[in-house]
Amino acid sequence: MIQPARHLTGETTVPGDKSISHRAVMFGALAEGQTRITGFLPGADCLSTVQCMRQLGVTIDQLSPTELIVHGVGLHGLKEPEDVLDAGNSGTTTRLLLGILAGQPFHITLTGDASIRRRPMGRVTEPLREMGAVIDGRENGRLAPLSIRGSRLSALRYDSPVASAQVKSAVLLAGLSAEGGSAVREPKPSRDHTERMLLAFGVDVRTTDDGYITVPPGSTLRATDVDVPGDISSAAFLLAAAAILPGSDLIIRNVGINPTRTGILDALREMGAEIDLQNERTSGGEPVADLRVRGRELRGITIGGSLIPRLIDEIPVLAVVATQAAGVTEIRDAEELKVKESNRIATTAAELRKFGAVVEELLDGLRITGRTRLRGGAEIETYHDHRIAMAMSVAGLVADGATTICDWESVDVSFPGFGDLLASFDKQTT
Ligand SMILES: O=C(O)C1=C[C@@H](OP(=O)(O)O)[C@@H](O)[C@H](O)C1
Ligand SMILES: C=C(OP(=O)(O)O)C(=O)O
Repeated sequence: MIQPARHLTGETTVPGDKSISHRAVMFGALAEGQTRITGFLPGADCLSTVQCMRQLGVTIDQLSPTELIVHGVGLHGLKEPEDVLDAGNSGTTTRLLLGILAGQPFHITLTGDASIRRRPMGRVTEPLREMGAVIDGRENGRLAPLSIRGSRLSALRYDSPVASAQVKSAVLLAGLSAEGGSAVREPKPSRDHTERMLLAFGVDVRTTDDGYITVPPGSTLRATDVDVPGDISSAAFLLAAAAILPGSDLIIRNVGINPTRTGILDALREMGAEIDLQNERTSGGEPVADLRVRGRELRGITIGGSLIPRLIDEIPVLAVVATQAAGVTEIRDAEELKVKESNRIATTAAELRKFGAVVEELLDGLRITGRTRLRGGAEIETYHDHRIAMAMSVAGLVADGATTICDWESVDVSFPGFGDLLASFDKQTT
């Protein structure tokens, strides 16, 4: 149950970055030596990655919820698992593992929950098959469960039709064990954590003048410690809440501000929110800062193009902010939302309408007309999608009565403790 709040004040932190946590475990496993991970996100998705890597023969000591030691086995040290690998709800686990396993000399079957079994895997299995991977699965390898009989891979120069870090990463990771150098180019830049972290592990990743990201074959990953910054995608819910609650003044410490991820800061600022970066620094090849956000009058904006991959996971909560901005907000070029944990164009629109918001579904996005006073009493369906659960909780903070969120547990996928954090703000503000 979410109660309305007056404003958010004070200081907080958010859990570790999900994308970086997954990669730290996977790359640590493939490295020579021990990788110590601090600031790890103990969310369900990253724990699925830990479980899969353990089944592949990697020893991972969990010293605390956020601190792990990964005992690397090297690029050729993984073992055939005794059972099916289960990626749970995690697209990142599924697609990056496919890239890693395509060139391993054994058989695996990989599956996930009902959402994962609906999400498109052909975008990864097709380029991997071009490299020589032997993959089968439902609908001819387009849907999980998928099985891979690892094989010798040849190099690929791949022009991805989608701006997807998961596709890019899968090809680059397969490229590590291919014969010859592989390269990937994407239509718009997606998050580059794989490139940055491979470099930190000693792999000579480069970007060519014509935009291909390349990895040399036969590279050795050398273990290195990874301190995971806070996840800007999780911070986004707090930034959005503070932006729409006038009088808010909130500092979120230690948040990753990799430029491929900061689209939400650009969009909120363009809407009129005041966001300052403090203590900017670099940690493990990733830029980090403290974010200070203050609530202000907001106006509608139009977004699309290359901004979209830079805020793709933040669009549901951006739509909530748009209900509190004067005028029309239009989000275009965001078809990718349809293939996330839920169809986020449809689910965001359906749930926001329960608050009385004025939302139109577009083929490639959403049109929201504000400013609307949101109604209390909504009973929110989350479709087992963590981002929908949290975005609608933010809407609940500005509604004029209590909001019920069904299937609250889904928030544990990326932001364990979100409910307690919101409740702690409520106490400060009433
Ligand atoms: O590589 C990653 O860590 C991710 C990439 C994005 O997905 P796509 O690659 O499908 O765009 C994003 O939505 C997801 O939350 C995490
Ligand atoms: C889309 C997401 O993650 P994944 O693709 O890893 O399931 C997300 O966290 O919003």
